[in-house]
Amino acid sequence: MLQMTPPPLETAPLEPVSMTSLDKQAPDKKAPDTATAVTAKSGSTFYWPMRLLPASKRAAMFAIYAFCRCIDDIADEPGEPAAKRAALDAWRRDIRDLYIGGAPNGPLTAALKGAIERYSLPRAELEALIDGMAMDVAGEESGSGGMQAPDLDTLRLYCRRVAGAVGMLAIRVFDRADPATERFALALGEALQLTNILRDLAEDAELGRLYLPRELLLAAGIDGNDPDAVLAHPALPRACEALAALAETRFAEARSAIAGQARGSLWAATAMMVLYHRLLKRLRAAGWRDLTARVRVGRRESAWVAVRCMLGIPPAA
Ligand SMILES: CC(C)=CCC/C(C)=C/CC/C(C)=C/COP(=O)(O)OP(=O)(O)O
Repeated sequence: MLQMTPPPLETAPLEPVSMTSLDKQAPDKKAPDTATAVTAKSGSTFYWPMRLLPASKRAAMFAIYAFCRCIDDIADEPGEPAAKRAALDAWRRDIRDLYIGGAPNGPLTAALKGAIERYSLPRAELEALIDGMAMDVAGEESGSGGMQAPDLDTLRLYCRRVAGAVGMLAIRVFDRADPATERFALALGEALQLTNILRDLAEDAELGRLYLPRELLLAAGIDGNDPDAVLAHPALPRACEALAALAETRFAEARSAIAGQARGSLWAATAMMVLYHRLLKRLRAAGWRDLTARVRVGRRESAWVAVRCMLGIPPAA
């Protein structure tokens, strides 16, 4: 087996970035561009697979990622639901304008425009992302925190929008949009989002959210949708295991959709798959008892997995 040392992590200090005013910042030639700064500052598990891509693909993925962060923050940060919906609608207008030839209104929309034009990104997928974030806002006026024990179909729709759409955009950046790669992108998007949901149960409960689907809760003997009550229920591990099993199924579907065909820049998607599959395995091993325990994939590990995948020697999940 080839032995390698993980690459040094990027340590250059980055200026804090205000997520709500991204597109109002004046350009600064010395600072990293906005999409790069947002992505680097995020500490994302997926930073290194994106960072190691060739420059134009990296720029496109950073633009997509920064857009996701921006609309996600609109849904997550404190604020009135009506104001959040208005902010998401403003993004809908910005996206529409980019597709009908309008000028970008700031650095992030400029980065998105570059990615859209270079990789023919479908407008419907960018709009699907906004629709997905809006699902986190809907219902807040009635005192609920948006998603609370949705039915399985609603959860899958949510995953399709907030993660499947990223996959459908990413495969175009990776120059692969054939049906098998689309199946891969959708299965992987769902696998990643379900894993993310299982890791962030406690954090989401603080926002009044509970993404565990009603059917799996009921099958485990949990009847209710109050996040704190459900997370304290003794049968919670059964529901989590059932959702983890569903995530495993999606990982397996993703792997088989591109078996032997992970050519070109699709290595970056393979790295994302390995990283989050490792995370899922660690969550299952931890056993869903202490939801505040930090189960994660570190940045060094993320860089190492990304380098291995880039070199065509992906490590085991
Ligand atoms: C073909 C292809 C590339 C498919 C995958 C699509 C994809 C990357 C979907 C994103 C799903 C997800 C859980 C994002 C969380 O990112 P985060 O940065 O918040 O994650 P973190 O909290 O673990 O850092």
